[in-house]
Parts: sequence; C-alpha cells; structure tokens
Amino acid sequence: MTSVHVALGTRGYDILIEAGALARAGELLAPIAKGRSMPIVTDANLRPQLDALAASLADAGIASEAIVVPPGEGSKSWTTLAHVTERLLDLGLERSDHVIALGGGVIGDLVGFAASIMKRGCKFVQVPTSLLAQVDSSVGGKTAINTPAGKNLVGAFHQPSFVLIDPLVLETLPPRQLRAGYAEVVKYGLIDDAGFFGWCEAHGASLLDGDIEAREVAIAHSVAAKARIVAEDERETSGRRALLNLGHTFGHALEAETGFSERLLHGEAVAAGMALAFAFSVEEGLCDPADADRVAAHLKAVGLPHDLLSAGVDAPGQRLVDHMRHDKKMEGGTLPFLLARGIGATYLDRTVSLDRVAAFLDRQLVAA
Ligand SMILES: NC(=O)c1ccc[n+]([C@@H]2O[C@H](COP(=O)([O-])OP(=O)(O)OC[C@H]3O[C@@H](n4cnc5c(N)ncnc54)[C@H](O)[C@@H]3O)[C@@H](O)[C@H]2O)c1
Ligand SMILES: O=C(O)C(=O)C[C@@H](O)[C@H](O)[C@H](O)COP(=O)(O)O
Ligand SMILES: [Zn+2]
Repeated sequence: MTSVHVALGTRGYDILIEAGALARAGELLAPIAKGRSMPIVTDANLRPQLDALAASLADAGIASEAIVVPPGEGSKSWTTLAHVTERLLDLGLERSDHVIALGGGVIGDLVGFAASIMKRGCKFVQVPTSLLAQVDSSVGGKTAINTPAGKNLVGAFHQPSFVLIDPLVLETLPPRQLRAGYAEVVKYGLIDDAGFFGWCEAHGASLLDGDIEAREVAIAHSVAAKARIVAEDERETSGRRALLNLGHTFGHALEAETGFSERLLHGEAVAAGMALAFAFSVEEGLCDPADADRVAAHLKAVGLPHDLLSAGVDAPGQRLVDHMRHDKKMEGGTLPFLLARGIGATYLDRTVSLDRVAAFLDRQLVAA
C-alpha cells in the first residue's frame, strides 16, 4: 500500500494505491460520505467493477445509485454532461455530497467537470480503472469535455477529495488500452527524470505483460511526480505544469484529425506526439538525435505509435497546425511548445513558429 498527498492546502487530498482497494472502498470512503448517499458515474464496460464498488459501499452502510454512460471519448460531450448533471439533480445531490467517478480518463474528466458545476461545485472521488487514469488523469483536477473545435476546450480545474487506485482492476483492461496508458508513464521519464525513462526501457514490456509489481512501481512513481508538479503550479500558470503537456500539442492535433475516435486513442496520440516533439527538437538543433532515436525506439518496441505514419495520420502539416491553434497554452497569438534538450530535459519554448512546425510535419511524411 502506498499513499501520496497532493499538497494543495485546503484543496489537498490523498491518493491511495493498494491492490484490492476496490473491495475496501466502503470502509475507505465512509469518513467522507458522512452517512450520505454516493452516486457512482461509470461506463457500460465497467459492470463488474461497479458491482464490486456498490457492494463494498453497501457493506459500509453507504447507499449508491449508478449512472452509466456509453464508453469512449464521445462521452466527453455536452449531451452526456447534460444527462449526468440532470440525473444527479434527480437524485437530490447536495453541494457537500460526493459523486464517484469510476472509470478511465473519460469518466474522470466528465464527472470532474459535472462536479465542478453541480450547485456551483460539489465534491467528487476518483476511482480510476484504466492505466492512463491511474497514472495521470485521476490526479490534478483538470476536468473537461471536448467540442467540435477541439480537445478539452470546455472545462474547469476542480480537485477530487480522494483518489482510490486498485492496480488489480487493470487485469480486465484490454491490451491496447493498457499500452495507450503506458505512454503517459513514459512521459514522466521524458519530462525531467531520465533515470525513470531507463526504468521504463527495462520494465515497460513486463509491465504490459501483466507484471503487477512493475505496475505498482509505475503507478506510485507517476502519481508522486504528478502530485509534486500540480502542487507547484495547480492552474498551469507558471509553466511548470505545462511540462505534463509534453507531446500533447501534436497529440491533440492528431486526435482532432482522427475525429476523437477509436482510430487513435489519447495515449497513442501522446506517444506519437512525444516522438514528434523530440524529432522537432532535433531539427531545431536543441537535442542529440540519439536521444530522439531512443524515445522512438522504446515507443515502437512496446507497440505504440512513434511517428505520423504509425499514428495513421498523413494530413498536411498546415492542417495539423490549424488544430493546434485551439491549444489552451496559446498566448497572444503564439503557442509555447514543449521541446527537449534531451531525455529528462524538456522545457517550454516560446519562440517556436507554427510555420516551422507545419514544414517539419510535411518533411516527416516525405521522409517516411
Ligand atoms: N485530466 C487529466 O489530467 C487527463 C490526463 C490524461 C488523459 N486525460 C483524458 O483521459 C481520456 C483517456 O482516458 P482513458 O485512456 O482511460 O480512456 P477511457 O476512459 O475511454 O477508457 C478506456 C477504455 O477502457 C475501458 N476500461 C477502463 N477501465 C477498464 C477496466 N479496468 N477493465 C475493462 N475495461 C476498462 C473503458 O470502458 C474504455 O472503453 C482522454 O479523454 C484524455 O483527454 C485527462
Ligand atoms: O494534468 C495535466 O496538466 C496534463 O497536461 C495531463 C495530460 O496528460 C492530459 O491529457 C490533460 O488533460 C491535457 O490537458 P490540456 O490542458 O492540454 O487539455
Ligand atoms: Zn494526456
């Protein structure tokens, strides 16, 4: 069992990582439920986890109603948000009540946003069930839905009250989803921790193969890294938290280009985006080509996209750059970019021209 605290003063909270924690959820959540019912929002793929959670809550005397939405990125939408908030109102949710987000990053982002606007802000608990959600999205309070204009464009910062991570629930996660989540694990190494990237090279394959110890190490390391960064820069104002966006400017453009669909999952887009950020850094004369090759080689070795073609995208650079203009880091018409001086040495560069990015992307396709 590992516990990590996100040090945000009155908005601070604990993240518990424990094999089998789902079965103890009732006992763990009873102190914050304070005798009130806890609605659970989940998706239709998570019936067994929903039953286990509801049974554990019932054992602890906590009532729960389930709100089940369709699985997939399409549920980060106005339609599903309206459905969830209306159901919560029907259930008589009070502002001091907690809603439980049981699922992957889609459920966490959707429910967190719903909680941020319910009665001007009710409480919520994250029970992440995908690797991506366990290592990244359940921590830090970024919540959002997508719009036709782009990814996560309507949302709020709203921190959960508690994050309950049971690594055993990953046993039912489809391998492709597991791999996609692993991309965000690799991200922590690339950002500022070359030693952890080395750990990923050594243990990534066995983690994906089912090594529970490797999973627990990766989850604990990732959430501790994210908790530190979020505590330093909760609302992404100083530039520190922007590091967590490594690969995402390219990645979100690839997701928009593929219609936020199963064609390219978020983690897959981020994997390709990180490799592109390193390749672009090489072209800009910032990064040793050997480092960029090492990044692409590891992503390729574990079966993740590592360039435009392996991400299934052959769009003109200018079209991808047009998607990037919606990036939330955009400031006064310029887009700060996460670039790399090497593995574990990324930084926010405010001098990148989007025309150079478009030309770089076109060259990537010609070279392939
Ligand atoms: N808020 C943040 O900080 C943050 C960080 C990273 C990603 N995100 C967002 O997270 C989303 C991606 O999250 P995701 O990759 O978890 O996708 P997801 O929520 O769609 O889950 C992936 C799929 O796996 C299924 N699933 C989840 N857990 C399962 C389990 N234990 N067993 C069987 N099936 C299971 C889901 O039903 C879904 O079909 C994106 O929208 C991304 O933008 C947010
Ligand atoms: O927590 C953060 O900060 C991140 O950037 C984590 C990312 O993995 C995540 O995908 C996030 O939702 C992207 O944020 P956005 O601000 O680019 O929408
Ligand atoms: Zn992400």
